[in-house]
Amino acid sequence: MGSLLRENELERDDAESESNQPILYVNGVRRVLPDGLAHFTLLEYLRDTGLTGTKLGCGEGGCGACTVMISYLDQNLKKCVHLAINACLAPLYSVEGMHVITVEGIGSCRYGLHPIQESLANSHGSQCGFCTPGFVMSMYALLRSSKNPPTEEDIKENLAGNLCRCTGYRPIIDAFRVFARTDDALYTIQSSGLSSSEFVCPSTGKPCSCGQNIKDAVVTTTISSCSSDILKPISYSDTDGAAYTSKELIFPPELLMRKSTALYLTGSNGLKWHRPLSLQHVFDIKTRYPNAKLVVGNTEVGVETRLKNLHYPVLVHIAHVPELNILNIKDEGLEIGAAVKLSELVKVLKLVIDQRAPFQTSSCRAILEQLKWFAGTQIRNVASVGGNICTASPISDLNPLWMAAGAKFHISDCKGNIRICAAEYFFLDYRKVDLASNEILLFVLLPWNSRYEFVKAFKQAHRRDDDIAIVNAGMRACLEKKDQKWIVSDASIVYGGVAPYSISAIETNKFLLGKHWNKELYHGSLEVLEKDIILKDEAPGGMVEFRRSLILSFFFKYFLWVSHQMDVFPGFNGAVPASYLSTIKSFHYPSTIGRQDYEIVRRGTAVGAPEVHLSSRLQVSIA
Ligand SMILES: NC(=O)c1ccc[n+]([C@@H]2O[C@H](COP(=O)([O-])OP(=O)(O)OC[C@H]3O[C@@H](n4cnc5c(N)ncnc54)[C@H](O)[C@@H]3O)[C@@H](O)[C@H]2O)c1
Ligand code: HPA
Repeated sequence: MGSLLRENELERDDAESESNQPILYVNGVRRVLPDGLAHFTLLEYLRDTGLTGTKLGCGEGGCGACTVMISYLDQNLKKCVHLAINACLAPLYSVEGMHVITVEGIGSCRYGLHPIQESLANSHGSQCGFCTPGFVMSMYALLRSSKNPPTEEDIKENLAGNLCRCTGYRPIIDAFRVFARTDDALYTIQSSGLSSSEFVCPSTGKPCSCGQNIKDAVVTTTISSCSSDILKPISYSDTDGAAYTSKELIFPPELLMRKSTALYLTGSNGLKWHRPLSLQHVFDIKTRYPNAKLVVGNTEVGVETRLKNLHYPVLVHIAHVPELNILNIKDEGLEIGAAVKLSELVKVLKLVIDQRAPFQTSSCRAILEQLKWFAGTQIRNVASVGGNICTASPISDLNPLWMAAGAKFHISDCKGNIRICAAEYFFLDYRKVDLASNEILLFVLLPWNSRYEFVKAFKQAHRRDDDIAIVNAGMRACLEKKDQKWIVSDASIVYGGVAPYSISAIETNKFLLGKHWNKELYHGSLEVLEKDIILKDEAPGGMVEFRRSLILSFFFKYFLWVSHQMDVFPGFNGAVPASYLSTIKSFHYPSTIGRQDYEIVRRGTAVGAPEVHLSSRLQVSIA
């Protein structure tokens, strides 16, 4: 039987909480969490209790086979949130007081499949079945957390953290497309903006002759492929996505009523797990255990302990500390609490971008763009702003941007003394930051931009989605008009993936100051940059020639992008030739449609025919 243990010295909550036991709901069933399992991940717990639909794949949040949905009452938003997470990295006690839904909880062969499962099975969307529950649960969490049907792009973006190595993505996307708000306009002649003689091929997204013989007949009908003789819906799933209803497992009323309490639990090897609910409590624990490890999403600490054999005897889960979850819109900028999750950051960035003058949010837009390519949804749903900063990974996607954008880190010691460190000076060496053992990061202040200030992010990885950068960068330049010329009044060019930590191109920044923004500036900057950021031939990470060229080509793109932004202002003479514009376009996934044509030559009853295989219904539900 589990119990909520307390250390006498740290006791602070009222007597009411004493009666609380640590609990968890799994698929609608209440479970008491025993003490002694602080070393357990949620995945280990689920599988030990017989829920083996959730799989262990990579064990580091990269493949999505372990995806489950958690629901909890967000104290800030005062509403219930539903999030897909990687159970392989989630410490068991991090989901105390939450509802966990696994693939077994949404439908079964015996009692009926969920429409997501039904659609995936019918679309030939599973082969070996290993990754299948993860895909199902990512899609399920998306639908449960969307007020309106998601777009196809939302669906694809949402699946970035799920890998499939045998079925292929086409049937999976076909299966899920039925739940999307599809853009019929893309496939119609009238609304394409092209003349009626031009037809947009749904396969390539370009004008094409494949629609010639249907263009008179089709106005709003969707077509399936270049083979214009067949008019079919795009999806090959017969499941009616519109019939998706809200007959779902409800959020347990007990969890709505329950008051969250601080936790102290233990695990094997002397492990202590603390869940403080106030900043003062965090300071108390840190004072008592100066080497205590703070944890939010555990997406770095989890990898260190599980795959690199590091042992942290005292873990302090600070995800629910209100003071570390602030999101304040201030006159000088946006204050972002260190424990704010990246998916929350996305929401607030979208909000301020909508609300404020566009020039003020150049940094916000750059961070938002970079977050799109930062890991998968499951990681972004738990990984925190502070966790990413303090990990100080050499390929951190955000640290070059905080530095370039002039962010200020607010840091507190355990006595409550606060100091401010500019992001630019925070990163000292490989995974070493300017933070004493009695200090923690409280929040980040991201300043608004001034009128002619331009911030942009860059990232090159092996694949766009869910991959670590080979080289990334954050760049900012501020221009002002002097004597009819646009002159650089401030600049910050920062790179990741080129040194043991994110570094500023200090000489390039100096060179840019006071220069006229024109081609000479560009050529001069490249010469300085080449000597400023030096990658030795034997630099760790390899691909040295490629990385060197990325350093320069990112600056090339930045130069063109700023020039293009400036083109609307009077007196700017550096218009970017139209043929260069593709260089600076943001990437968006095109709407893709796949089609497979089979020659059906039946041999016997099933061979040769595209029958749904017999295991598919089991694979999508595992029950
Ligand atoms: N596993 C993956 O697939 C993946 C992908 C992208 C990013 N990441 C990791 O995501 C992490 C983001 O956050 P997370 O919440 O999961 O990290 P986390 O909980 O694993 O903590 C990471 C580090 O940050 C420290 N830390 C966290 N908050 C702090 C604070 N307020 N003050 C001082 N130190 C603090 C922790 O002690 C720890 O050393 C990044 O560190 C990044 O490396 C992982
Ligand atoms: N982005 C992606 N993957 C990572 C990061 C990051 O910033 N840090 C550690 N792994």
